[in-house]
Amino acid sequence: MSSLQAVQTNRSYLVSTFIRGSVEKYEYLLDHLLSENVLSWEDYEVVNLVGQPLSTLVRQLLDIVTCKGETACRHFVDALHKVEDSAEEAGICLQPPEESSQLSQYLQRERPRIVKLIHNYVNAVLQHLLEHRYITRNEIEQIQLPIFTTSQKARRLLDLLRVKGNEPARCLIEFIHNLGEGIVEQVTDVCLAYQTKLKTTISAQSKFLSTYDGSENMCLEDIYTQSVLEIPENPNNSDNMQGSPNQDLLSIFNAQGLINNKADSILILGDAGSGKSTLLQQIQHLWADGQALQNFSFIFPFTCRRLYCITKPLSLKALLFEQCCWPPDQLQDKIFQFILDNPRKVLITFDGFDEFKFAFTDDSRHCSPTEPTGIAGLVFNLIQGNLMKDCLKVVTSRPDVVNVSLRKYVRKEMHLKGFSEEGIEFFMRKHHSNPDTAKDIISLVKANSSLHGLCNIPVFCWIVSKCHKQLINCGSKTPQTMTDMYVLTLKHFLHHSSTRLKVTENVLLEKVNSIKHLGKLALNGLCQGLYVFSYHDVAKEGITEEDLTLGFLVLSRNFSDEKPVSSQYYEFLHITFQCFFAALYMIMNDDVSSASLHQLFKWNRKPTRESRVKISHLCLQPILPRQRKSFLRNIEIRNLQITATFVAGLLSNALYSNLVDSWQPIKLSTKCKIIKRCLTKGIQKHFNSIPPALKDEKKSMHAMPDFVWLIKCIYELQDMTLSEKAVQGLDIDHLKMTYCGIGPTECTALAYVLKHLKKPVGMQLDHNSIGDIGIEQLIPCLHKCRALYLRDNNITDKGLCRLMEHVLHWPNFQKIALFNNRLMDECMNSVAYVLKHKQNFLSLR
Ligand SMILES: Nc1ncnc2c1ncn2[C@@H]1O[C@H](COP(=O)(O)OP(=O)(O)OP(=O)(O)O)[C@@H](O)[C@H]1O
Repeated sequence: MSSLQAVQTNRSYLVSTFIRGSVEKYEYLLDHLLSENVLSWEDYEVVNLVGQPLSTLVRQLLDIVTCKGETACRHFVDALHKVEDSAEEAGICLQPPEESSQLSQYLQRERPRIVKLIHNYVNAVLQHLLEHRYITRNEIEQIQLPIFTTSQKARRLLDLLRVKGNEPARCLIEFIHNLGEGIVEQVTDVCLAYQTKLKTTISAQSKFLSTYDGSENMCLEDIYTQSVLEIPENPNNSDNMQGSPNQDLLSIFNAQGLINNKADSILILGDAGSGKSTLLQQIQHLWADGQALQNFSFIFPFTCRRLYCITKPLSLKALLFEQCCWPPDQLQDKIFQFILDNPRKVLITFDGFDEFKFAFTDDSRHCSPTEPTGIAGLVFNLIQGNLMKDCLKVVTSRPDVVNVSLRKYVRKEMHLKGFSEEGIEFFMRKHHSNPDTAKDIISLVKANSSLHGLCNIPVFCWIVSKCHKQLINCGSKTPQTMTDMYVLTLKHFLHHSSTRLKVTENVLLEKVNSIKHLGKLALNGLCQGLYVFSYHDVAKEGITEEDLTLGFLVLSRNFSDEKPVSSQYYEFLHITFQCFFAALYMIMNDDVSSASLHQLFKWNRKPTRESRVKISHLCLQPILPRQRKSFLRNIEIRNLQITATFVAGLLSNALYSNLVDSWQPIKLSTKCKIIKRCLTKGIQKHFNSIPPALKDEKKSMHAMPDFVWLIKCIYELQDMTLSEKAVQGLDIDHLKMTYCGIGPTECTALAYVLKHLKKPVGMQLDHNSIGDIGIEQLIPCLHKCRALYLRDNNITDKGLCRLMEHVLHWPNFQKIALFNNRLMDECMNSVAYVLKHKQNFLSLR
């Protein structure tokens, strides 16, 4: 029987089969007939008329095909088989003709496949064509009418492109190609709508930095400055034994420096204020604005400060949707399934792991994405990859909370080291639209060595930039210490909050009550591991509206959203400000006992990670003086150290008299004595731990990071006699300070103290982040050096040339080691000059 006869004899069967079947099947048949040129476009319009019953359309189709004769009927029968053959795959690999004049025809020829390929991505295709101006918004609206199914939308798009010619066809073919190559995201339209919502949410959240909220309207985009990001030296690194400085933000995601390619968690470590949160914010911003990282379909950002407060058990699904962005109820399952099926397309970020005060453990396994469990278990299993294996997680933290068990799951580790010299200038120029102001601040910073050292830490750079007017007015008395800077900021904020006050008036006295209220809240919070305060807690501590307007307590972006005032949560502008206010409170209040001060400087304490406080129970107890000693034991070690550094700094000569004038605390001089004694004792304890030298070996001391912290406290005190006394008992030949987290700020303090060393030593400073600015800071003490080891310190030609200028004048200086820095040819002349002219120089490595 011929095909024509077959179609004619089976006409009623065919009609009833199609009527019982779906419209989709019928339209898919039409796609095949169009692609085989069985139907012309005029025919197609007749058999695809919107609003006609399917039975009528099928009959008209059969009439047309049979009228066209045997060949048409044969194609028709073939097409019927193809429609029935559900196994037919819409392979994503298209092979378009090279001749561009045939691309439009090619779309028609491949119509059935293309419809299948794009029907889940119509939104994305339309956006792509819109961006390339091949389609208008009006046309998109017509295609996107809600009466059409996704396949019908795809067909309507192809119908439209047919009349638009070959270039739009090329654009579509390119899109499909990129889809196949993974260059554009394979996100279905259901997920695309959710992605858009998530992007909008994240874009709004990441637009402003918390330190700029309220007072300034400065977008992250306008101020973001690239920080120094390093891959540390690690013998387990596949390709990077030596470490690698100055990585750009996107390098976080590349394969360089992998420690364990089976793990999914990338660890970014940095000190307080080094810019960890800002870095994550920038990642989120770039993604949400479509500027980078588009290989991720979804980014789920979490702050550990917020996660730590979740007390009820929750599932992975609830974590992602409830805590980040809620999808429409009916689509939840589909979207979640997409997330589970495509873990590589998802990025999860955990900011501030140090604030997630559960000690990391891999004891309990939780693999079910839908079963609820405690927040610690959920986060730990995500990091281990028991949940969402292959999904990248970026975890930021201050350095010392990372334990050995966690390290097993680290894919890559990077260290954030603050701003480079160029970074500081770049930041100042971005912060100040007036180029003259920026220039003045840059000159001021460059002219003041300690200020320059401090500015390497972004949060200090922000302070300098913000308080530049005061700084410029300081004249020769520019701030030397970190505490000076915070006092300057305090005065700046106090002056700005009150238009009544003249710059000359004693603003500290005027606002003494506000400072007390904030200080009490800050200290209470630190003692209980609290960084977020409910409106009631704030009110309970006696904080008034006026205190709030000072701007140190800001609405917590993690908790507040658009809630009424009584449900708002507050946090300090930055954790360092909380520490600063706690220190102020300890200094200005006479009820703070000597025992508490001893506790503050007890330098060999182990970090504590217990004492969990839930946000729901966030109720600050007034701390009685006699309790405070034990309360201080609960302060997170890093915060305790920062607070102690401020306490020492507030007792420096310059600030001491200022505080006495303003607040007249009776016990200040006693406190000062106690602190000086604590510091000298602490240093001596370090010295006492030095083992006696072995026969024929040099006597050597290996300093721990706490030693550097004590030195920093001594520097903050700005007491030359104390610093002399601190090292007078140090009888060693070699001082080893490797891996002590020494940056430019620490270099300033080291130089202040070590210049009093009695005899020349070998100073080993390998594996820190000294950089060119740090070299500058160290110069005042380097004449005490016999040998200087600076391996792996991110030093460039500029820094080394500066050092070499001085070396000739230091009679004791004989050796230097410089492996693994960023040295090129430019420093060679200076080095050669030293080698030629310094007769007693022994070794250059
Ligand atoms: N890359 C940057 N560009 C511009 N400003 C920055 C940058 N990094 C940090 N800052 C400034 O420093 C402030 C503190 O930075 P951030 O909160 O990111 O530090 P952090 O390392 O997360 O600190 P902590 O560990 O204490 O939470 C920011 O609010 C911003 O003002």
